[in-house]
Amino acid sequence: MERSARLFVVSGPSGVGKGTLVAKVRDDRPSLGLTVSATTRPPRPGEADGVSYYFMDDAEFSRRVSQGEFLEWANVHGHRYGTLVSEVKRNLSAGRSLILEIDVQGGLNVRRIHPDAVLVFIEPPSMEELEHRLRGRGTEDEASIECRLENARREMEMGESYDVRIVNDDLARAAQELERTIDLYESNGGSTKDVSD
Ligand SMILES: Nc1nc2c(ncn2[C@@H]2O[C@H](COP(=O)(O)OP(=O)(O)O)[C@@H](O)[C@H]2O)c(=O)[nH]1
Ligand SMILES: Nc1ncnc2c1ncn2[C@@H]1O[C@H](COP(=O)(O)OP(=O)(O)O)[C@@H](O)[C@H]1O
Repeated sequence: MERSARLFVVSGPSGVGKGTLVAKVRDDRPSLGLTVSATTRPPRPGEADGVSYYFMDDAEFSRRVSQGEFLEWANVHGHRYGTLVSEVKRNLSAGRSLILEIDVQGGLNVRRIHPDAVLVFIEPPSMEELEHRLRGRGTEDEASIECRLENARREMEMGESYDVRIVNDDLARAAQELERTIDLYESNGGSTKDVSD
């Protein structure tokens, strides 16, 4: 069957399991591209520069904003995060579909630039389970956890305008649903135009 490369956006509240889900889907489909975003958030233990994110200070981030290096960027949980045009180009020019794991503001901005992008929102089974996962991950201090939970409700509301919603209850099931979504949109036509257009 004819397939076309598509741009997928994956968003959802902090701790819902976006990173875990996307990593699982990429294990099954190594050809799927994933961009590395830039951020002013400090690295967590074990996060390497250029792998999880390109970590940079505010001045460097501002310099890149003014040089037009970002496809989109947003303030999330008190730090700036942005998708580099170069990262998107690198993947789409290789003719492969790409996942942007970005927040809801970024997702809606990408939709304005690429109307054929597919926006996928990951929902928690419940707010209690979301808090449980966020605390269980053990990467955030209390203030950062509170901030993320406070933002979660607004993100869930904004996620209502996404094309597809997937509940991350059982990881294997949710990953299967995400893979089916990718298959469906890749095979029903409508190529994602190159960002250089
Ligand atoms: N708009 C935008 N959001 C991003 C980008 N990269 C990451 N994010 C989002 O920033 C938020 C915080 O990410 P992170 O600090 O890794 O924390 P986590 O969500 O708790 O794992 C998440 O919603 C990410 O999806 C980006 O390039 N642009
Ligand atoms: N379906 C699931 N069931 C139970 N725990 C999960 C599930 N998906 C992810 N987790 C766990 O929840 C925590 C947050 O996941 P993570 O991928 O870091 O979230 P996000 O990237 O959305 O912030 C991690 O400890 C992860 O192992």
